[in-house]
Amino acid sequence: MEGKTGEEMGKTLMTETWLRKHRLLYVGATRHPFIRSIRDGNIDLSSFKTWLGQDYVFVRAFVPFVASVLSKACKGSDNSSNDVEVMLGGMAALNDEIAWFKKEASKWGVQLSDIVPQKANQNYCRFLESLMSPEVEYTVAITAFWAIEAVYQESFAHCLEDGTKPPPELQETCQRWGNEGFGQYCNALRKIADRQLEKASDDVITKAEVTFLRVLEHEVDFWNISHGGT
Ligand SMILES: Cc1ncc(CN)c(N)n1
Repeated sequence: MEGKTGEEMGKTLMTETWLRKHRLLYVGATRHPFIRSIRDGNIDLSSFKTWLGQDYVFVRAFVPFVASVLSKACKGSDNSSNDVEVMLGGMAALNDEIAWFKKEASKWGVQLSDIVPQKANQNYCRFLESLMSPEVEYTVAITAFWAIEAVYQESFAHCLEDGTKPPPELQETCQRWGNEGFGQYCNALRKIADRQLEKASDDVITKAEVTFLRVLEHEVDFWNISHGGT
């Protein structure tokens, strides 16, 4: 068994344990009424435009957060070169994502320079900032990173399943996060998080679990902005 990872030994990994334990909240974040309305084709397009503008603001705040996780990975010892490569791929994807938001905003007549971040968005961005502190362990930061990307991946992949009917003009949005490549990227982040969690102290594991839950709550609040929220 020496040198084998928990996964290779058939052990239940920490993210799996949490996904089971916090199933209701996870489903709340990945099957939100906003996502259901895209999936069922009855989305109000003004909600979509609100989401587009708000998410652009979020993604801009997400970039320095990802850079901070990357910097923590660079300081790590074992396996960190693989982690850095995974995250560099993520950075490249974010570069495309920002270009996509600009293109999409001009298509929908959304003026990105005029967007005022809503309360839930401000709170989420502040939470990201708090995770950028050097005091936040790499394990906690990578757990948050994985959860943030995984919620989008699972939400939009849900809109592409058989029998769904997202509006044709939103197909590209669903593909952006629901595609298989993005799914593989999320799995790579999840593997890193599980590897880190396997060797973490109980204290760090608890902090990472609380952070995972906060991400899910922020994601629900974020969807609420565009779908009946405050
Ligand atoms: C709120 C939110 N969460 C996650 C993602 C995926 N990068 C996003 N664009 N926006």
